Amino acid sequence: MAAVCVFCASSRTLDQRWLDLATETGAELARRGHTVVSGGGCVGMMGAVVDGARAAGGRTVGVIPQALVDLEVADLASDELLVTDSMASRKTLMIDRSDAFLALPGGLGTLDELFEVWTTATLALHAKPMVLIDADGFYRPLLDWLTTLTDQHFLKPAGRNLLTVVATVPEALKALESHLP
Ligand SMILES: C/C(=C\CNc1ncnc2c1ncn2[C@@H]1O[C@H](COP(=O)(O)O)[C@@H](O)[C@H]1O)CO
Repeated sequence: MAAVCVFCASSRTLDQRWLDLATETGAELARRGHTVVSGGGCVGMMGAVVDGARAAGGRTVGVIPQALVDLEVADLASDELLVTDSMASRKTLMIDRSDAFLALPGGLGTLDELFEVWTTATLALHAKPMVLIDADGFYRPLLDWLTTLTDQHFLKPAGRNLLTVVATVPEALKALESHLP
């Protein structure tokens, strides 16, 4: 059992399929006994992940900066809700409190969080597993561009390979669990 940090969209105007993906992710993590660590908001896919986890009997930990408590609707139903004084300290605390990271489709915030954990892993500042769910090819253009960066020697294959890319939630859980100590 691990604390798995889920990065995903906060947008309130998404297709239902993305919300369903987030609900399935939270529920599957909970069913397998993992704690969900999240950005501590109830909006968009972030809210669907924690709702899915709790509906399946799981434990959730939310980490939210004071400035976003109203904007992202702080998840008061969390088993633990940690309120930070800045965006940077939120990210640090989410990383510290987690054993592994799972990224779903999202916007700039999700990309920022994913690249923070990925770049710090390339610097060997942590060795926690990172999995990206490329559902419906959402991340394909980004992944193709990262392949170009690797081909042109801007990115080392070893760094690229620190991120495991899968297409579905069951594959993500399998990949995460195979990398956990
Ligand atoms: C100020 C700092 C970083 C700025 N960027 C962000 N860092 C961390 N988390 C962020 C950032 N911007 C938005 N977020 C959060 O990501 C979640 C998903 O957002 P999305 O845009 O819908 O994908 C959401 O909770 C945002 O608050 C210093 O490090």
